[in-house]
Amino acid sequence: MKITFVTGNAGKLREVRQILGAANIEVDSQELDIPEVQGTTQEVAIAKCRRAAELLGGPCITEDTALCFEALNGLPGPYIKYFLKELGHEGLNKLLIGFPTTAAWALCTFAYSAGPGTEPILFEGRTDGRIVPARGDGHFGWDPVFEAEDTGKTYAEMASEEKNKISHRGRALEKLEKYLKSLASA
Ligand SMILES: O=c1nc[nH]c2c1ncn2[C@H]1C[C@H](O)[C@@H](COP(=O)(O)OP(=O)(O)OP(=O)(O)O)O1
Ligand SMILES: [Mg+2]
Repeated sequence: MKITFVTGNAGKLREVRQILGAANIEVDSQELDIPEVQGTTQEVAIAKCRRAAELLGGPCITEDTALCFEALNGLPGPYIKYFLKELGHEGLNKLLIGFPTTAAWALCTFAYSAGPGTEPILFEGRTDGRIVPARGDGHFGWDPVFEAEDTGKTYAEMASEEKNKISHRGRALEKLEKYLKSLASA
């Protein structure tokens, strides 16, 4: 089967292809510029997917990634893209100076729309960890500053198979994959 993933992020697309490809789901990509609303991770994900399906005129998936700091009650959350762009890896670490914890979690929200006018369905995956000074040579977003719980490694220090197995994205895709397979066999 085949699904269209609407994203402007090459790193996401690479990982989604690795993971869904292994499940025999072919991933087409479309780069559309879709405004992202403010709100909870769910509200952001639903609004983006609804708009993507309208622009595309057919079924599609979209994905939103949030990086949530415990000390900041879950912020930057869905706004991490702008924090990363303006502050960099070092700035994300500095944000937490003076707080008692560097605990953080990565949250991935896939949304599936069956087409224009249908309500998107969400699939979430979460990985706990903490914010650390950058380690590893990953070129993908905040990978170097997120140390995944119990691994002692940042995402950037992991091989892609290792990251995909425990990542927020891998966990969300397990659920999406099951759903897509149930659609195909219905
Ligand atoms: O596994 C990841 N490891 C490290 N960094 C990551 C990861 N996944 C997303 N990221 C970054 C990309 C962007 O700076 C922000 C999410 O923002 P987000 O709006 O979801 O992504 P985006 O705008 O780049 O692509 P899209 O066109 O799919 O919305 O976190
Ligand atoms: Mg985006």
